[in-house]
Amino acid sequence: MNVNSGFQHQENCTNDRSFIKATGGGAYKFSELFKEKLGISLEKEDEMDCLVTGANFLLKAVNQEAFTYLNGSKEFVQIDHNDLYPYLLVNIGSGVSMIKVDGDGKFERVSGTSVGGGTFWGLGKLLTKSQSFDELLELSHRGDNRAIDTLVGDIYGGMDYLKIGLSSTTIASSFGKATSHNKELEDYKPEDISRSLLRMISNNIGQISYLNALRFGLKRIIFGGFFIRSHSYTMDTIAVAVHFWSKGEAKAMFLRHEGFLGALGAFMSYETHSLDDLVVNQVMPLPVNASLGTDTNYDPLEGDLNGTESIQCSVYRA
Ligand SMILES: Nc1ncnc2c1ncn2[C@@H]1O[C@H](COP(=O)(O)OP(=O)(O)O)[C@@H](O)[C@H]1O
Ligand SMILES: CC(C)(COP(=O)(O)O)[C@@H](O)C(=O)NCCC(=O)O
Repeated sequence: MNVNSGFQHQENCTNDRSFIKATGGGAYKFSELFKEKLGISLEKEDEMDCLVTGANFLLKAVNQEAFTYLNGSKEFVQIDHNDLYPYLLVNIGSGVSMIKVDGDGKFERVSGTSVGGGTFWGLGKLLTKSQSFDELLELSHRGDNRAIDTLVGDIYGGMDYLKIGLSSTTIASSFGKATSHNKELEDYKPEDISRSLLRMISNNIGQISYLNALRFGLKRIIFGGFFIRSHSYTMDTIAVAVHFWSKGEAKAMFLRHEGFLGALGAFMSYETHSLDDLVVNQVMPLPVNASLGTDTNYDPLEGDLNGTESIQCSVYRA
């Protein structure tokens, strides 16, 4: 359900009704249902507002919230609160929103793409018959996208095309090999399809994000949303795409609590919890494995995290 609710109920004594903050499309779509079944009124907060508020809060209040990820290695980014803005927030849910954030409550949604988490889950379900998102994701771990993607080497007889900076292993055409006349869907392994799909979508998001960062001269690109869920292969592909298209000038950053930015933002909108109150007075050193998720399979970060290391926050040299 697409209701990113805040965590608190407020009793309104005059008419004895409960209110709960909610954001996202579900706050509208399920408003009547909440009222009818639970007697709860949803107090709607704007989704983009909430995403930005949630991300800003995490970046300011949580120690070691953001990290870079490349070649399986995670490095925390020490962000100076006075040098946080501007940055590009890329939220990957069903679709993708790209938001230029200039401060608390100061932002512009500059771009987006409909090829997002819903595309991976939807197309993947049709093509692999996976019954759950986690099953589809798990398949991608074991797959080899080279069985389906056409690589530069497939086109150039095993050679690199170095003159334009393409190695033989670069994907020339996602799903290109599926054009083969003598093969049907059943001839491809579900794990290879899943891997190829994940790479295609993550690459595309990474590329569009980088182009938008370039468009506005933004030095940081921060990825959030429930699609990522700290899945190493997803992060790696996005990071590689940003690295590839920026020729190494930019690095993708990820958030440890990436899946609940909207809910956090809705929570922050309760008047009793001003962002400044929390941020200025309570910098919260959450344990590395802390998660806002309830999903039992949810592993906030796979692999080792070096909790003490930090690197420069400036990741893009314009
Ligand atoms: N367990 C899961 N079930 C369904 N989708 C999941 C799951 N884990 C991650 N996802 C991804 O999250 C996307 C939905 O993200 P979310 O932020 O909840 O979007 P929305 O705001 O549109 O509800 C799905 O399209 C899918 O790619
Ligand atoms: C409409 C949405 C903001 C809804 O957010 P979501 O529920 O997908 O997290 C999002 O799906 C989106 O930005 N879609 C991409 C639309 C576009 O710019 O092409």
